[in-house]
Amino acid sequence: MAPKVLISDKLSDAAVQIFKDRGIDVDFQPDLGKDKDKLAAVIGDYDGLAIRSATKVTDKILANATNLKVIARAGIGTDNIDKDAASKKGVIVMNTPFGNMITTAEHAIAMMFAVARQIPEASASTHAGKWEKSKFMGVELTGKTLGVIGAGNIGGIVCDRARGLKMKVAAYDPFLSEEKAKKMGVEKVELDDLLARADFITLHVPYTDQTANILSKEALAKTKKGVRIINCARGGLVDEEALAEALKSGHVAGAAFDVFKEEPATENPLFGLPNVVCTPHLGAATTEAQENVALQVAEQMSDYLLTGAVTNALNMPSVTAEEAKVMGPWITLAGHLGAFIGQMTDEAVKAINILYDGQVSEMNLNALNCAVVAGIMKRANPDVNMVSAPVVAREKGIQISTTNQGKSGVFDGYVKVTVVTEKRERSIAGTVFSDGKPRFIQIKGINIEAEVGAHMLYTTNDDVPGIIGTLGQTLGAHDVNIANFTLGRSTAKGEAIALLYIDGPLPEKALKDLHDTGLFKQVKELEFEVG
Ligand SMILES: NC(=O)c1ccc[n+]([C@@H]2O[C@H](COP(=O)([O-])OP(=O)(O)OC[C@H]3O[C@@H](n4cnc5c(N)ncnc54)[C@H](O)[C@@H]3O)[C@@H](O)[C@H]2O)c1
Ligand SMILES: O=C(O)[C@H](O)COP(=O)(O)O
Repeated sequence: MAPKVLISDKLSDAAVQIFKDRGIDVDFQPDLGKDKDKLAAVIGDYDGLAIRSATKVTDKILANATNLKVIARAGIGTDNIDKDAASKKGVIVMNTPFGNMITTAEHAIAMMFAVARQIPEASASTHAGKWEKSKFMGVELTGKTLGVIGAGNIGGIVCDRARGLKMKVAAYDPFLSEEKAKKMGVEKVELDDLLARADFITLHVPYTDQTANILSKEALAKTKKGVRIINCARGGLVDEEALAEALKSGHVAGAAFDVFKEEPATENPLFGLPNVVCTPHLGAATTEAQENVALQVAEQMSDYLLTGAVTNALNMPSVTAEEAKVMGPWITLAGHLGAFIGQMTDEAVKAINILYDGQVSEMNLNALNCAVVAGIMKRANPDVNMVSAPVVAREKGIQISTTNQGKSGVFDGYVKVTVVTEKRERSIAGTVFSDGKPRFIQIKGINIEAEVGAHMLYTTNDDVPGIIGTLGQTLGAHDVNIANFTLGRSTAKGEAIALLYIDGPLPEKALKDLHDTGLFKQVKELEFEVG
């Protein structure tokens, strides 16, 4: 059945066409996102949800999203998505980090000009036939200092355009290196320095715990008298009440805001104040940007739903379509290795160590790690997948470490997983043969070569005669057919293992009969998700 996608915000028609062309069922309901009850009622039908900023994807919506695999934001900010809840549920969250960056940077520059020359008020006055030529005295931008808070994709473009306007640019961004700042032709400064020196301040940071209220009452008090402040990033970065006071007192000469603490904003402390320019979250509102983000979202979602390729995800490592093809069998193997150990382990896991050898060590290890961890966690929580597994592991305090090494043995590459618990360490290794099928190649240091089946039986015993006969006879007596029988032993330890691929589940009585022979140290039925 074709995957089903819901578009619950206003998105260019181009997205709808792409979904159709790629064979995806698409429901375009651009106003649904504003009605959270209706959205919650229908979300269970969909594999994908495409949104902008109007749809709020809360934990309540996610609780009903029983089939949802991907949420894609046609734009940059994902603060309208409960990403923790999505990750825990195993839903990938994607955005389109580059599609509207130029457009938004241009809006910030336009807002800076508008507030420097009071263009909106002058325009309204002229429309009213007042011709107030002496009322609207402005300031030049040339030679002025622009303080940029957040010099990422949009902030970086703003810096570039401001330099073109012959402004001096000072940037505050703890994650900006001196080298990059030099290349951009901007001065990297501390926040207090920026506040003290800037004639214009523009914000381009995401809304996080660290950036919330970054221009607080105290920070505003440190700004230069006559400063003008532009916010085209996110509401809540600036204390709107304190800014309104600073505007009224004349300390701040003007403000240009595209984003507000409460949106849609129908009331705000800044509304109605002189020399405050406001737009209704129009930063990304150009035909070019909307076309870009719509196309990207539809392609990214279709790729993921149809091929497993992951692009621009915030809670999952990227995997290209090519990688998805090459890595597919290795991801399956990684899941099986995890599932084997997960089913063998009854006590709390403390650490997971994963060794990548040979060809596989050059692949996208993040994605493989997620598959191993998901395989292990599934035993305790069947809903865990590659997206949610690392979150669940982190919550449980499980340490995950990886080692990669060049080809060291007879296989072109292999993966070995070791799980450490309070009581013991357990390990299993596997590889992918040239037929694209995963094989288990080592269990607790004992070499074997076992195909993976949906139903398997694992036994350990002293290395003595009679085991194969007992296994064959007991399973035969319970009408269980053996598809594949693999043995291995450690002569040093006098220990042997058997891994049997059987045609169906093992009756409880068969397990009991095997136990009752007294020949086996361990008898464990295992299940694997095989395609
Ligand atoms: N108004 C609009 O319509 C509109 C459109 C697009 C994007 N946005 C918003 O613009 C903002 C920036 O987007 P972007 O694409 O440039 O993001 P980005 O991730 O490329 O850049 C953000 C920058 O902020 C920096 N940063 C993070 N924490 C910081 C902190 N505590 N102090 C200082 N700097 C910090 C990061 O190092 C990064 O360089 C986002 O909030 C986004 O949602 C708004
Ligand atoms: O983060 C973004 O991309 C902007 O805030 C744009 O939001 P919008 O797509 O809802 O206009």
